[in-house]
Amino acid sequence: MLSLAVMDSLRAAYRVADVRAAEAGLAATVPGGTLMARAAAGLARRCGTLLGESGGRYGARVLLLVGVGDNGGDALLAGARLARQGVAVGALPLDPARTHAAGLAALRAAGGRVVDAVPDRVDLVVDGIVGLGSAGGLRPAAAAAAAAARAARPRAGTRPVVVAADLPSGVAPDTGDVPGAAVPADVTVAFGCLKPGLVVGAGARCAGRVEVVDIGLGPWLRAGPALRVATEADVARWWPRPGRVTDKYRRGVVGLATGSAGYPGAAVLSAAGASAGPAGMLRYAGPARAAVLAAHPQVVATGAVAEAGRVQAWVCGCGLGTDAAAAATLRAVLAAPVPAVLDADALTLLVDGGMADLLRDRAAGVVLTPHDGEFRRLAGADPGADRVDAAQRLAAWTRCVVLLKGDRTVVADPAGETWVSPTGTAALASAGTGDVLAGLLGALLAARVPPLRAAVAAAYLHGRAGRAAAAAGAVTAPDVAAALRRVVPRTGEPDPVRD
Ligand SMILES: NC(=O)C1=CN([C@@H]2O[C@H](COP(=O)(O)OP(=O)(O)OC[C@H]3O[C@@H](n4cnc5c(N)ncnc54)[C@H](OP(=O)(O)O)[C@@H]3O)[C@@H](O)[C@H]2O)[C@@H](O)CC1
Ligand SMILES: Nc1ncnc2c1ncn2[C@@H]1O[C@H](COP(=O)(O)OP(=O)(O)O)[C@@H](O)[C@H]1O
Repeated sequence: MLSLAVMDSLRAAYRVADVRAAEAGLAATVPGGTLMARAAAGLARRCGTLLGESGGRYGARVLLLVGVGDNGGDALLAGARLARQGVAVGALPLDPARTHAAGLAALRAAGGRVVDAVPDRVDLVVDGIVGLGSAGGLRPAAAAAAAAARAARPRAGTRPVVVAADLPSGVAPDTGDVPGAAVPADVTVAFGCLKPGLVVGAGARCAGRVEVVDIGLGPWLRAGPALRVATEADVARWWPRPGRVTDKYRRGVVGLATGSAGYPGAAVLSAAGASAGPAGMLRYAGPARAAVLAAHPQVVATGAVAEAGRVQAWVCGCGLGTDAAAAATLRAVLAAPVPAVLDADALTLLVDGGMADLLRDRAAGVVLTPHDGEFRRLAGADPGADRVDAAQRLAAWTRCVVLLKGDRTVVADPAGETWVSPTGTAALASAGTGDVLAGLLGALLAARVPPLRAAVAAAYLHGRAGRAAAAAGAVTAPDVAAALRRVVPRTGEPDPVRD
């Protein structure tokens, strides 16, 4: 079993059509039934461990919720393995006449039973209702069976543990959309690779802990992944490490064109986020300089972008306002030949101020950081159910990197390379945390991290910081900034005494 936490090469998510093509290629090279057997073995292994952790396999009661396709077949074959290990396994077929025949025969031969209702006592539920073949919301009969199974009495705890085969039923595999009822899982055992629905949107919340079983699909996944899941190792690899001989300018100077007389806090928060990053120096340009200097005396502050001096990246928009002065600030930032983060009011100004076209001709990289409302303003429509596609389309159209904020923040570049951060937490849904994110992102750009990587790393660390801050109590944006300083990768400077 390859846990999502440790397995780097299986951190890419593939769409259904690509998974099915890979499966067809691999299936032609191995005896019939091999892939299902591998999938079922991985599923049974994981269920066995979970039962081991909650009172042991002997006497444990497992209920299989069995749909009409191969997903149900996987559940039945896994159930057969568990039955052979002394587990009492019952299978509830949702449409008995259309149940996977070989799976059913294997279960019966191993001593498993077919039941026509959810038993009173269930310790573990295997959700084999529907996987890759999912279309639309979970059907009412399936939803009712799943609800009854979740309400059964376990020997330990308050409800049975739920393990999804490949995907939680009710989740759209390609998008993570949950258009109706779904079966929330504690653990999802994904076969062969991740699917986008396990790592983005509402689907990610339904999937619980996701683990991938290697069934040999890897070499056959010839199309590029739909998206990649960022890891701690990615962020550590991308994080700049200053050489022994460096100075503040070589580490990079970040410019902050943020805040206004009305919203000085946004400038302070963007400076706090930038201070946690790898840049060597911060320059602030705008009307909130007194507030910025009071909180961050290390910042060099001026009143306007033109007076700020040289920087290697700009952050523009947080609390900037949308008046004529703000528009002039954005225009100055866009005219600078360095990468830029455009957030909040800068995004509104791009549309209302007719500046969106300037993005496409800009040579230096730009990262746009919209939440859903800002996305709607930029794209003319909501992101909708497919957040990956939404981010990719906006990135292609604007020729910018797009960081689409949310529970699982999605980052796409104009060429279509797409990542998701798995670290999101509702604790971040608090005013001003976006300003902290923009500042950190700007510092990474100033330190010459390429825009896509900078955006992925910033989103990842921002989520980690939100979680760390939440562990200590209620979370405000300054708490996220403070936690950020603790979760960023250490620079790995050798100890001069020992080395
Ligand atoms: N590809 C691979 O690499 C490997 C795949 N493997 C396994 O195969 C699985 C895919 O199997 P699959 O293709 O038979 O489809 P599957 O998900 O069982 O759905 C079947 C039927 O469910 C129904 N249904 C649809 N939507 C529904 C809804 N909302 N609510 C309720 N019911 C709904 C619909 O039937 P209908 O009633 O419309 O005729 C549909 O045809 C995959 O997830 C993995 O487990 C592994 O064993 C080996 C490697
Ligand atoms: N429900 C949620 N779960 C996880 N993260 C969230 C949620 N809501 C918002 N966030 C995160 O919180 C941050 C809020 O940013 P933003 O909306 O720009 O706030 P502000 O403008 O107040 O600074 C984003 O990074 C976003 O991804």
